[in-house]
Amino acid sequence: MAQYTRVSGSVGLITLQNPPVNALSAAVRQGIVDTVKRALGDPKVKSVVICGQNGIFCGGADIKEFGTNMSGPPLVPMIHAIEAANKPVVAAIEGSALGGGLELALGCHYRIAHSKARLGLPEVSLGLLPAAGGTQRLPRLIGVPAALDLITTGRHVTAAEALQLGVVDRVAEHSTVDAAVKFALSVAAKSLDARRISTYPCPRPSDFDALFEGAMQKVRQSARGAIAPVACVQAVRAAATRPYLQGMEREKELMATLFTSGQARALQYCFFAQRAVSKWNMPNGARWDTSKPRPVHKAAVIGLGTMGRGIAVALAQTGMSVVAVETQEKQLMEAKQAVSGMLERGAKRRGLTPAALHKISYSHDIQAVADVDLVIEAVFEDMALKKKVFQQLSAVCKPGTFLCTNTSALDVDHLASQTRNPELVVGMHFFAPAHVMKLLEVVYGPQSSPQAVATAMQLGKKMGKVSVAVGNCRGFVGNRMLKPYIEQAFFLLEEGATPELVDRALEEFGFPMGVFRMSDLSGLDVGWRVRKGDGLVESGSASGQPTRLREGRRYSPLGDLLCEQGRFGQKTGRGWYQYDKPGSRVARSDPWFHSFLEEYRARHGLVARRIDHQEVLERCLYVLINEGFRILEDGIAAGPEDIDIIYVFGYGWPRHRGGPMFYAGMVGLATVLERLEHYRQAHPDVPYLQPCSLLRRLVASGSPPVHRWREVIKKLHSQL
Ligand SMILES: CCCCCCCCCCCCC[C@H](O)CC(=O)SCCNC(=O)CCNC(=O)[C@H](O)C(C)(C)COP(=O)(O)OP(=O)(O)OC[C@H]1O[C@@H](n2cnc3c(N)ncnc32)[C@H](O)[C@@H]1OP(=O)(O)O
Ligand SMILES: NC(=O)c1ccc[n+]([C@@H]2O[C@H](COP(=O)([O-])OP(=O)(O)OC[C@H]3O[C@@H](n4cnc5c(N)ncnc54)[C@H](O)[C@@H]3O)[C@@H](O)[C@H]2O)c1
Repeated sequence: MAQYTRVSGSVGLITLQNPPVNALSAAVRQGIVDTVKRALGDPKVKSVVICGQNGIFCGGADIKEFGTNMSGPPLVPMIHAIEAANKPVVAAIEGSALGGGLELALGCHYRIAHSKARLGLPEVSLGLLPAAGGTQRLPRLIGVPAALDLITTGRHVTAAEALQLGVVDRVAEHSTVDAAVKFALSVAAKSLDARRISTYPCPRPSDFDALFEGAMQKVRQSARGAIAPVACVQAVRAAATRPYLQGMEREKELMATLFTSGQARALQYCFFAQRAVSKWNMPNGARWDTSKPRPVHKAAVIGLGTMGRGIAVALAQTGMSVVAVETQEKQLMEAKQAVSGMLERGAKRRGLTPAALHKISYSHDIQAVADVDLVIEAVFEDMALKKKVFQQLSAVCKPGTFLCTNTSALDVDHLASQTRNPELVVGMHFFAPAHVMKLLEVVYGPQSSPQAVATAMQLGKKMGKVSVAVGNCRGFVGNRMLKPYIEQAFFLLEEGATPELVDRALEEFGFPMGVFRMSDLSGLDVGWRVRKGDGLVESGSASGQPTRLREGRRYSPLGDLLCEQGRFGQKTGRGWYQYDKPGSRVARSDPWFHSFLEEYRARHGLVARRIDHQEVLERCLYVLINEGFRILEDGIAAGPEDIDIIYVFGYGWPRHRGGPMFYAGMVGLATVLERLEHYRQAHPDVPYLQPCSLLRRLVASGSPPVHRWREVIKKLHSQL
């Protein structure tokens, strides 16, 4: 919808109306077509201003309409008609002008933006390209290098940067609409010949070939198999090499390929899934919209190791006061330096002074947290130690303080039971490095109050995290699913694969790192300690041959054997790979490991066979997905979106593949089921390969699309 009024006597004011972001739905497009016609046909109107309702210009095409029968006037001729108008049209940009919204503004003859506005062409992050003339007009307006940057990254720019680049003509400090109306009056009689961007020649940079080759190389390297960034470069190249109308044809052709690709579906699914997870609900009926968070003005972190330091930084960057407690003198000194460094670098990147530095106070003494609103414990992963810390916190903190743990896998309920007020306890599971990684799992137990969950979720948001509320179980969602994935990778080595082969398959799939490189990075000793705690580790050196079965289940002691040799990964310079020196990051194939693996296979009578990428992907990914279905069945995650967002933001799952559960739907649930059954037959001693009953049920009910799984899960739960 678009509202039309005449203001200041001769300015036709068109206001886009489609809350919350004035997306260009069919009705809005129709409204624009009708109101522009009316303004141009009204002899009293000498110029036109287009703005958006509620302080936002336009969030672009209506993504919800994609995939439906898209009716209504198409965007390209609509924008063309505005540009061709014989009366000046001014875009008054408040809030955001994104995607089709910015393309609409580029069709106007002038653009005035509020100083707080953000502009961009983020289509690439939805698996698309700006297909309403954006790839053809922007390079003509601001030049090829700047247009390539904005279109291939999808980044949003501030009004100040937009002015500097030449995207907008003016920046307004106060009412943008008033400024635009005033401006429209002043240009009413001016010629529009030089204001139609589509008529501009596209500036051809002198280093044309090198520029496009460089841009293509850059997107191919960073895209990890995503096709939209490549198409964006191709479309901008067309702007630089073809006349406008032919460029538009190329834009349309490339868009058609992207629009119907699975990648665009996956990325658009991620867009909505990311928003859906903020609308959390708990099995007891507590919900995001009925649970009020409590404000957190002062927070504490206990333990300033790897995680505590990053958490302290992320908390301080929100502007709140932080108390950081560490018992080891040396650790405390190192932490102070590390935290200051992180804050200084962060502020420098954003062109700010590190004000957050003064927000942190350090102490050896847990008594220092007496007056905080919320505590995040990040001491060693040791239940006895954490229990003691929670008992102390419960005694020291003022009444009502929320007590959170950053444990990776320990029982949050058990920790809650150590306190006087278990309803105030939740898990806040950050990912390393905690000030960088976007994911936060908020773990609730049966006793956690809705207010505690709401407060942790809100704090996560304030810290810039994508927070997902999940139930309590060993490893929560992310690490629980990782266990069978890593286990399969170990088994594949026993059967004939190498770390290089497994990692290549996973990296070609789109993970930034394969499982072995990742394991070397995070430290092999982490899993070793957990397996020791679970009583799974037998000393290999004593017998020379630790067994490969634990209580009837297949077990691979390969990781334990490496740890026994002090091979903990990057930090020791040796792991599944070798490194130039401890701490170095470049993984090189290790001949020692290859002969060790051959000897290991020989000792256990294992005959290596040829393993291809397909098998690596099927075994590692389908077993992880199967565990995802179990998590849904157990009610630990409320829906597939929660799992997918956890994997995309916390575990490097390629976003253009939508997350593991979405991917399962794309592959076909029946195929996933069939392959799991196949591998289960071949490996009857691997229980994780046993397809879970929710997967079977979904297949039996015709493999519904992912957005309908919740109904099946609900039915399943109601029958239990
Ligand atoms: C054979 C076939 C051939 C096919 C050829 C097809 C040709 C089709 C021609 C198309 C022409 C292309 C036009 C254009 O180039 C394409 C686009 O414009 S794509 C859209 C680009 N825009 C974006 O990516 C912006 C997305 N939105 C945001 O970034 C943010 O929402 C915001 C605008 C910055 C606001 O942020 P917040 O204030 O934080 O609010 P939320 O993010 O929580 O959003 C609130 C609410 O709004 C919903 N929403 C946001 N944007 C859109 C949108 N563009 N469409 C629909 N809905 C949108 C969002 O989902 C939230 O709702 P909720 O999910 O919570 O219900
Ligand atoms: N490292 C990761 O990648 C990662 C990721 C997510 C979660 N976690 C979890 O975060 C927690 C911390 O892990 P980490 O890797 O930061 O550990 P770490 O070993 O680097 O740091 C732990 C710190 O806690 C301190 N500490 C111990 N007892 C203390 C006490 N009573 N009071 C104050 N400080 C105390 C230690 O001196 C040490 O500095 C663990 O529960 C871990 O499972 C770790």
